[in-house]
Amino acid sequence: MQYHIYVLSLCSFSCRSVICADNRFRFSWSFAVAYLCSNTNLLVFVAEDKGSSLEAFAAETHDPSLCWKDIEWLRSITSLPILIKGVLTAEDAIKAMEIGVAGIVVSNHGARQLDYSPASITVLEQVVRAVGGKIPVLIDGGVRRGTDIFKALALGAQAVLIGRPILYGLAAKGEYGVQRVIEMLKAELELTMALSGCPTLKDITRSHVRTEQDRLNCRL
Ligand SMILES: Cc1cc2nc3c(=O)[nH]c(=O)nc-3n(C[C@H](O)[C@H](O)[C@H](O)COP(=O)(O)O)c2cc1C
Repeated sequence: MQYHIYVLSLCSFSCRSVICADNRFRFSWSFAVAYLCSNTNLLVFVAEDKGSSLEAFAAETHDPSLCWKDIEWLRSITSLPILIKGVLTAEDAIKAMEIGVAGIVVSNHGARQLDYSPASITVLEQVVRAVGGKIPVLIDGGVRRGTDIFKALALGAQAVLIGRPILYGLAAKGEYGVQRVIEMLKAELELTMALSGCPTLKDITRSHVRTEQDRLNCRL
């Protein structure tokens, strides 16, 4: 039996049991299907459905007064570990640690929010260095092959998260497609490890990869 962690988006409508149990948006299952088909459908539906509190919730989610203190509050109401996602700088990583998060996810949210934000792999190392092994650092964004996972681990990530490849597998072949994507990535990682002389994950070290910065340093 293999276990995989599914990270549900705050605005996700895909997990029926969770949504139905909570149903803060007060929508029917067909509404959820409409969302999965197209964003435009969602907007049309919201405009028509006076009963939905989606807009209010979205406004709350993007509250400009949100700040680090809110993470402290979140910590005060739960004993669950809190991981903060979207960290791209050493400064934010240090702040997150000071506030007491259990882990960091280096991410630019799939490069969908802000043009010219750095690719997460390019800032991973500075975040790892700032964290200094005190809490786990995970990464997502652009992981498409086993070699990408290998690079992330070599640069100090504890694990990677996968976004769109899973969705593509799901769209192509449903549950089997998702399973295949995970199997393929795992097989590619194992092959990369074998060809790099790494029998275990612990054997993957910083010296196995060369970054742009390394190349520049060579020229100095
Ligand atoms: C359709 C879609 C919706 C997303 N919604 C959110 C979101 O609500 N919150 C969030 O933090 N990230 C969101 N993301 C970003 C993912 O959580 C994740 O960071 C990203 O997809 C990982 O990169 P990858 O798709 O290249 O693997 C979304 C990504 C996609 C493709």
